[in-house]
Amino acid sequence: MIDFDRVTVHYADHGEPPLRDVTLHIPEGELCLVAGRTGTGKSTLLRAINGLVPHFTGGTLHGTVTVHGRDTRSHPPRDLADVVGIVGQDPLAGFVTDTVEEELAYGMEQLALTPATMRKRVEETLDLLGIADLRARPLRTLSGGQQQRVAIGAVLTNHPQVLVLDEPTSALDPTAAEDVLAAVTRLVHDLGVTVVVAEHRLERVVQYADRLLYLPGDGTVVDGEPAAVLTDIDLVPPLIELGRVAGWTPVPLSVRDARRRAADLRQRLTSAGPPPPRPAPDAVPVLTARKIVVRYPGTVAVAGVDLDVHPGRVVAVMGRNGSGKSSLLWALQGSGPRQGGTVTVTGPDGTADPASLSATRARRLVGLVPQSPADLLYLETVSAECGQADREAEAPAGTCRAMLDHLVPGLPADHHPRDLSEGQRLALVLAIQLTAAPSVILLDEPTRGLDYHAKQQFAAIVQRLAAAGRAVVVATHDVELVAALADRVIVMAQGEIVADGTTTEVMLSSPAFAPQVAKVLAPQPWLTVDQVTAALTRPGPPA
Ligand SMILES: Nc1ncnc2c1ncn2[C@@H]1O[C@H](COP(=O)(O)OP(=O)(O)OP(=O)(O)O)[C@@H](O)[C@H]1O
Ligand SMILES: Nc1ncnc2c1ncn2[C@@H]1O[C@H](COP(=O)(O)OP(=O)(O)OP(=O)(O)O)[C@@H](O)[C@H]1O
Repeated sequence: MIDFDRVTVHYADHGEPPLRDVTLHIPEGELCLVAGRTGTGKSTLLRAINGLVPHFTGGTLHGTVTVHGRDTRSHPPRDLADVVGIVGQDPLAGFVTDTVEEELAYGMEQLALTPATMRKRVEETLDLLGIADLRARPLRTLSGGQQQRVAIGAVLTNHPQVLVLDEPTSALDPTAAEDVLAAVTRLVHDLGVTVVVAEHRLERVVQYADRLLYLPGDGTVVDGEPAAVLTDIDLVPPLIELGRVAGWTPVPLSVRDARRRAADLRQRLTSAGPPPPRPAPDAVPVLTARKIVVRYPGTVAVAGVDLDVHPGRVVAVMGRNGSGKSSLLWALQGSGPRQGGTVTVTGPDGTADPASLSATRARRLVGLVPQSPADLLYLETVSAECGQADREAEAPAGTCRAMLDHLVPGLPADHHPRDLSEGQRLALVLAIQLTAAPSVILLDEPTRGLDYHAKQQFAAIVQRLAAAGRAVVVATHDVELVAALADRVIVMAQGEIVADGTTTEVMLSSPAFAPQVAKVLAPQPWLTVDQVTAALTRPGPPA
C-alpha cells in the first residue's frame, strides 16, 4: 500500500537529511508504529506519505514514494486526499472550519458525498469519540483533548484507506487513548485500512502494532516486528524495561503477557518488602484555594474546588478530557476566569491572591507553563527572551540564563525559539517562569511530544525544584510520569475533585490511572521500574 524506494529528504537549512536512502514497504491492512527520539524525522516520514513533504514543507525529496499506486511527486496532497487521511500534531492549526460538526463534515464535502451519507458518518463519529454533546461548539473553546478527538474524527469520517496519525494520543486521557486506538485497530482488522502512527508513549500503542519503524537518528529506518526491534533499542516503554530487569525473553508487549510471567518477580518483591513511603508534607500549605468556580457560557468547568498545596511537594492533577484541569490551573494562577472562590499564596513578601496583583508581582507567587509553551515565546532569540524575563522579574541580569543552563546546558544564545526542540523550548519557558522565583509552579501537560530521555530530564528538573522547597502542580494524562514524580494525585471529574490521596493510593485504586508496572504487579504496591530495581538490589536483612 505504501512504498518508499530509496527515499532521501533534505531540508534546505538543515544539514543532515532526516531520511537517507530509505526503502520500505508497508502492506495493506497493517498498523505500523513509528518511533524515535525528538527530531529524528518521524513527522517527515509521515508527511512524505501524503505528499506534504516536499510539496508543502519545502526541502527536496529524492527517490520515490508510492501510495496505492500513485507517485506522490506527481500527486500532491489534494490528489491523494481520497486515499490518505492525515492528522497532524497540532489539532488547532489543522482546523479549517469553526464548529465541531462543520469540521467533521468538511472532508466529506470535498469528496462530494451525499448529504445522507455525511449525516450518518458524522453521527457515528460523534458517538465513537464521545463528543456528541460538543457538536455545536466552536472549536477554539474546546479543551486540548477535545480538540484532538475532533481532529481524529474529521479524518475518520472520510473512510480513508490509509490513515496517518502523528502523536494522536498526546492530549488524550488514558481511557480516551485506549478507545481511539481500539477503534483504529478495528478499522485495520475489519476493513483492511493501513495505519501509520508516530507516538512517543509507546506503552499506549505497541500492543496494537504489526510493525515497528524505528528511527535511530542517522537518517536510516529500522523496520521489523515490534518485539524484535524493541529488544535492541534503549527507547522502550516501562513494561519492556521491567521485562529486562526481570530477565524475561522475549520481552513482553502487553500487560497480560507480563502478568503471566510475573509470579517469580512478585515472590522476590514480597520478600524484599514494600517500597519506602514518601515523606509526609509540611503542615502549612503555601497555596490555599476555596470554593473555586470557573464557568464558560453553557459549561461549568470548575465547580467549587477546595485545594491546599504544600511546599516541597509535587501534586498531579489527572482526569478525563474536559474535566476542568486547565481551567483550575489558570484560576489558581490568577489570569484565567474565576467566577467564585478565593486563592491565597504565600511568598517572601507575605500572602496574597495572585489575581489581585499586577502580572509582574503575581509571577513571584505563581508561575504557569501552559500546554503549548511556544505561546509564551515571541522574541527573536533565546537571549532576548532571557533578558526580558530578567527585567520583568526585576532580577539581576543573567538570572534567567543561569537558570536555563541549569536545566539544559549550552543552548546557543542567538537561536530562534522556533528552532528549538520541544524539550529545549519547555526548558526555556520553565527558566523564564523560574526567574521570578515563584513559590508555586503550575505545569499544564508538560510532557507532550517529549521522548523517554527528555521526560527523564524533565522529571529530574521538577524533583530538584521540589527539593528546593517549591510546590509543583502538574496537570497531565501521562500515568508513567505521575508514577515517577508525584507525591500526591488529585483526580477531577466534571469540575470537581473526586479523588485525592498519595500517588500509590490513587493509582492502585483505579485501573484507568494505573501505570504499567502496577498493572503487572497488582495488588502489590509497585509503580515504577526504578522502585522494582531498587528493591531487588537492596541488601537483604542479615541471615
Ligand atoms: N520544514 C522544515 N524546514 C527545515 N527543517 C525542518 C522542517 N521540518 C523538520 N525539519 C527538521 O528536520 C528534522 C526532523 O524533523 P521531524 O519533525 O520530522 O522530527 P520528529 O521525529 O517528528 O520530531 P518530534 O518527535 O519532535 O515530532 C528536525 O531536525 C527538524 O528541525
Ligand atoms: N472558552 C470556553 N468556552 C466554553 N467552554 C470552554 C471554554 N474553555 C473551556 N471550556 C470547557 O470547559 C471544560 C473544561 O475545560 P479544561 O480545558 O479545563 O479541561 P481539561 O481537564 O484541562 O481538559 P484536557 O484534558 O482535554 O486538556 C471543557 O468541557 C471545555 O470544553
